[in-house]
Amino acid sequence: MEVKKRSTPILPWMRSPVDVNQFEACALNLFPCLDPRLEVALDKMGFSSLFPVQVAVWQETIGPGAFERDLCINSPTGSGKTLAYALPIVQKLSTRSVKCLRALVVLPTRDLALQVKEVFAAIAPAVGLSVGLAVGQSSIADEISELIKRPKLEAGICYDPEDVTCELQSSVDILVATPGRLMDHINSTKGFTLEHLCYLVVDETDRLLREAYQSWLPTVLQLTQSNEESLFPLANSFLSSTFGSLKTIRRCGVERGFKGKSHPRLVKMVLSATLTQDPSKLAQLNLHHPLLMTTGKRRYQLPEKLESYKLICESNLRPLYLVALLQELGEEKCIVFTSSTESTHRLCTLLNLFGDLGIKIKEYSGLQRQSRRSKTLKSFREGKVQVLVSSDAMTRGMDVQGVRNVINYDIPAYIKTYIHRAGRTARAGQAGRCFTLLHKYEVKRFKKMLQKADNESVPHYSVPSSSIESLRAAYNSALGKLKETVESEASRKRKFGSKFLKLSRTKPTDRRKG
Ligand SMILES: Nc1ncnc2c1ncn2[C@@H]1O[C@H](COP(=O)(O)OP(=O)(O)OP(=O)(O)O)[C@@H](O)[C@H]1O
Repeated sequence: MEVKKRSTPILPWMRSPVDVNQFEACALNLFPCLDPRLEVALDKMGFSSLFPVQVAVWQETIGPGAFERDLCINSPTGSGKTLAYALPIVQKLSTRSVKCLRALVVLPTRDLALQVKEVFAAIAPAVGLSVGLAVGQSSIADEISELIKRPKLEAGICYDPEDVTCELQSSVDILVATPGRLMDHINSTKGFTLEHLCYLVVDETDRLLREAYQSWLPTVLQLTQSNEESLFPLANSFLSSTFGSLKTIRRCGVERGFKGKSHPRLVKMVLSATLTQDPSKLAQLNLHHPLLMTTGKRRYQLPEKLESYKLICESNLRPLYLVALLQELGEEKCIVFTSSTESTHRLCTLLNLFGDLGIKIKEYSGLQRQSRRSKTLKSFREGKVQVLVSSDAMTRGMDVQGVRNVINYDIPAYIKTYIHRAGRTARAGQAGRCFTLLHKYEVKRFKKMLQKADNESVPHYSVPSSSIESLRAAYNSALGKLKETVESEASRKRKFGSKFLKLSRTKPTDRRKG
């Protein structure tokens, strides 16, 4: 007997969303209430108008909505969600003269955080605001010196660092962070406080809510509410048992630095192209009178100018079809997605053993060190690399100009994954194509999955059989070389592993010293 899956009930406030499709792009010079300094900054970024989601969010923040409700923004990949929250936050903060941390943006990965920081850094300085980054890209000491201002030492006076805590000040107004590094600063950085926080942005919300990441969310919510309105008694006891005594307890009522004004409510903005509707997940955010902003009637929406294709082939011939397709696409920037870090490595190695394809192909995956990944991403952005073979590390949020094609080498398991992968192309109103390689037995599942995004008729894409035949010899030779490469990598790993093991067994003290 078939067991029917129970659908999750939709929260009442989600039933009457604001439809972003009702808004039109607006020319920069006609944009209402925009600070002229920000207009200049946007112009310098090469933006002449603001996208519909940016206009819609502006309406709810700087416009008549006046930031009175927390916003849940569900809008397609590449529609400009980053600027949609960055612009109103920066404009709103520009009227304050006291420097303290007032906006926190949390993202799930370092590369995404770096990208978002760049957007803030392009507009915030125009109105005298500074932006910090807490992602673990540099040492914690370097990060602290960027984020916290120490008092000027007077000649001849020696300060005990324990005594100057109250003199420490934030150097930044806006902080872009990943959860891990954020927690490090909350737990250990003297002078780091969230007590003045006015805006909390949770970008890629569904991904961030999926994992606890050291309970960053209950911690931030706890630290940003006044002592009197302790809505989370359980969280309180959890926090004190987990972290011991936290140093940054938000005060209620009159705030230091705000000249007797009571502290404003913490405004939350949560965003994704595939925003969760799960009430228990959304409850974690403790949203205030939330407003859903979404695009169209469908829950999932693909970018308007995205063309999807399916390419059917035998499983064992997939590399051949992939190479034939890549050759057809020529030098167009392209991301090839696989289902795991291991197959990313294997596929990229195989492609590079194919002989000279005239295309520079690199790997980008969670198996690699961050520095290596950043270097590869830079080359890809600069066009020195045309094809990235990637695990799902690249799936969400990454914005690389000029990516014309996405190829699903492995069929994604969920529609959400398809949406985020495909969304690396066809961004900012540009055209793009997403090809999915399928075995004939996978066609039905693929069709069913895409129906969830209203994309039922995905046309076939075929590569000429002559191209496949002409690649066969090179393929067989590459397969042989792949075997050798994999074996030599494995033996290198074993050697390195046993050496490391020996070292760790015989010289524990030396290692500690080193
Ligand atoms: N008003 C604008 N005019 C021109 N380009 C813009 C504008 N706003 C944003 N963009 C560009 O659009 C691209 C996509 O923006 P962004 O990364 O914010 O999309 P997103 O909606 O967050 O996508 P994702 O869901 O994949 O994270 C970026 O390259 C950005 O520079």
